[in-house]
Parts: sequence; structure tokens; C-alpha cells
Amino acid sequence: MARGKTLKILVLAGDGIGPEVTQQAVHALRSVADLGGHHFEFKEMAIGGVAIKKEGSPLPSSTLEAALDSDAVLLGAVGGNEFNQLPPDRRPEAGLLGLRQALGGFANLRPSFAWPSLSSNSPLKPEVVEGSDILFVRELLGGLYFGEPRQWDRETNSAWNTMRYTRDEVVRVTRIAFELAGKRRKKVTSVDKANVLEVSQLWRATVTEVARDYPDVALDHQYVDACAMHLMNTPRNFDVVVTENLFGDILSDEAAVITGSLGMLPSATIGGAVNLYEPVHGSAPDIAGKGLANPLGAILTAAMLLRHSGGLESDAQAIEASVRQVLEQGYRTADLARSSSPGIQVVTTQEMGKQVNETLNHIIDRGQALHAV
Ligand SMILES: NC(=O)c1ccc[n+]([C@@H]2O[C@H](COP(=O)([O-])OP(=O)(O)OC[C@H]3O[C@@H](n4cnc5c(N)ncnc54)[C@H](O)[C@@H]3O)[C@@H](O)[C@H]2O)c1
Ligand SMILES: CC(C)[C@H](C(=O)O)[C@@H](O)C(=O)O
Ligand SMILES: [Mg+2]
Repeated sequence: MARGKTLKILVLAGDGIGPEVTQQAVHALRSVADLGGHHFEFKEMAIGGVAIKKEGSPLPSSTLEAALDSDAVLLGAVGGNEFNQLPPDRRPEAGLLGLRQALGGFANLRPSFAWPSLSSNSPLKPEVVEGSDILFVRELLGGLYFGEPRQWDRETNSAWNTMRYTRDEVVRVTRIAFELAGKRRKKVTSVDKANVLEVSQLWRATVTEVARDYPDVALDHQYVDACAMHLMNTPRNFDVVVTENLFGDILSDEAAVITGSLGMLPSATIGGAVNLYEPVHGSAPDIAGKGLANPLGAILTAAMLLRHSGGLESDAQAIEASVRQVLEQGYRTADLARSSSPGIQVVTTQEMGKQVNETLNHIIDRGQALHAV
């Protein structure tokens, strides 16, 4: 077990609930550092709406430099209603996309895990969700998000974006998906729209070719529309799902239904110069500043940071085990408190973070690195 790890972590809390949930993730990381004898150096900078207001840009050059100079970037969320009228390239979201591009991580890992104590939280039947454990590998630097040309031509009242992938872009993300599937249940589902899109035909042909290098991993292909339905009907049939940028964005939010809340989902983006860690959810303006946000997605994101940037697997598992225990003890933020069953205690963002932290302290103190997920 690696001990005494040094990590420079850039914290970009961002907008809306970003700062509230990120604060709890940082608490968890500080506990891991204190108890495990690690040295984590935290620096905070601005991104998104808060950076537009402070520095006139959603991605100030100082933030970008600090990100490239760090070992890992932990981001909360960006975006807010007051920016909705701005063109895409000047919105808070443009800062996030610019950061992703500059860091170069192309494989966005989005696990969606049915936590046993939350199976009655999902609107799906418990017998459908129980045991689901899906890892989405979302391609993050291609497709409609970055393809050129893109424009809204007001003269002709028309607008266009470009979905473009090269073979190499598909190969590299597919390899990550197969490598990870090899360590899990050895099944990759590739999701595309090859019945309509040339890009998807290239995607499918490339994934099929790469799969030959991984004979012990099964591959199947699904069209994205059917996949959206299968995810809700038979989530247990999925292991690793690899897909392009926009499909992955949509399907991973859909998969939040399996866990019971979007606030439960973490993510890690790997493969670039510096890994980027962000919960899957956004800035949630509807609940910002009210102590209602679920910090567990951000806290589980901190666990992914320890795993993928720190090589600190047992510390990552200690965080995951703490989340599991706190949920088993009945603590719920409002998004998870659908039923007021006995034993359920509704808590604020801060209280939830505190419960996880206290449990984490016990677990690490006792050297109990329980395998949580
Ligand atoms: N990574 C990011 O920074 C990121 C991701 C997604 C959306 N966004 C941005 O966030 C803004 C709001 O977008 P949206 O409302 O469509 O999506 P959202 O993810 O912010 O919220 C969708 C719904 O889920 C709820 N929710 C989200 N996170 C939650 C949490 N941690 N705890 C409890 N409930 C939670 C919200 O209250 C809302 O009802 C937009 O500007 C969007 O572009 C940013
Ligand atoms: C805010 C937006 C640019 C982002 C995306 O679409 O990638 C978000 O929805 C996400 O899922 O991380
Ligand atoms: Mg999204």
C-alpha cells in the first residue's frame, strides 16, 4: 500500500451547488491525507460563471495554468440561469469544455452503481435495479461538442454543428473501455446510431476491430435509442458501456435513475496530461445555497481522484465504504428522501459530509479498507 503520497490538487468549485458539494469532497480528501500521512496541497481558482464575473472569462489563463501545473483537478459544476442568453462560446460551460480540451483527457469514466440501501429510492422496481453496476466510458473530446463547422446563421435562420470522429479517437477510448472491462465482468456494450449516422458506422467498425485484441471480453452493439430503454428495463445486463460524447452525456444522466439521484454519480476523466474529476451533475440552480445538494457524488469523485491520480486504492475504498455505511445508517439528503420510512434521517449537504467524514475517520483509524463498490 502506497503511503506518504504528495498530490497537488486544483479545486475549481464553480457555480451553484458546486462550492457546497466540493467543500465536502475536500473535507474527505483532507481526512485521508491527515490519517494516511499524505501531503495534499490544495489550491482554489475560478471557473465558469464565477470566473466570468470576476475575471471576464469562463476559463481565465491563470486557472488553466494552475490546472496544467497540478496532479489532479477537482471540479464542482459550472453554469447558471443568468448566463442562458449568452452564445455557447461565452457561457460558463465553455470554460469547462476549454479545460477538458486543454487537459486532454478523452475517457470520462462514469460509474453508476445501485447502492443496496437506495434500491427503494429508484422509481424503478428494486428487483430491477438491485445489483446493477455500470461503468460508462464516455468519449469526452470529440463529436458534436467540438466538431467544426458550428454556427447559428441568423440570416438564413439555420444552425449547424458537426459530429466528427477519427478512427484514432475511437481506438483510444475503446481500448480504455476494454481494459477496464477486463478487470470487471468482461462485457463491453458499444452504443451508437449506426443505422443512420456515418460517424457511428466508423465507430462500430473501429470498436469491432479493437475488440479482437481482447478475446476474453464480450462485445455487443446497441443503438442509442434502444440502449436508453434497455438501461431502464434490464440495467443488470450492462457492465461497461462505451459511447461517443453526446450519447454518453445523455445516457449517464439517465442512469442516475438506477441510483435514485443524479447527486450520487461521480466521474473521472483520464488519458490526458492531468486527470479531471467532476461529479456528473450540474450547478442545480433550483437548489443552490439551500443546503439541499447531495454531496455524495462529489465525495465519490474524490475517491476516484485517489484511485486514478494517487494510486491510493485502499483510501479510495475507505471513502466508498464510508458512503455505504452512512447510507446504511439511514442518512439521506432531500433528493434521496422519497420515503419517510423509520430509520431515515434527512440531513443537509454539510451534515451528510460530516457523517461521511466521521465514518471515514473510524474506517481509516481501524485500517478497515472495506471494498465498497
Ligand atoms: N459538470 C458541470 O459543470 C455541469 C454538468 C451538468 C450541467 N451543468 C450545468 O448546470 C446548469 C443546470 O443544469 P440542469 O439543471 O440541467 O442540470 P443539473 O444537473 O444541475 O440538475 C438537474 C436536476 O438534478 C438535481 N440535482 C443535480 N445535482 C444534485 C445534487 N448534487 N443533489 C441534489 N439534486 C441534484 C437538480 O436540483 C435538478 O433538479 C446548466 O447551466 C448546465 O449547463 C454543468
Ligand atoms: C455542462 C456540460 C458542458 C457538460 C457536458 O455536456 O459534458 C455536462 O452536462 C456534463 O455531463 O458534464
Ligand atoms: Mg451532462
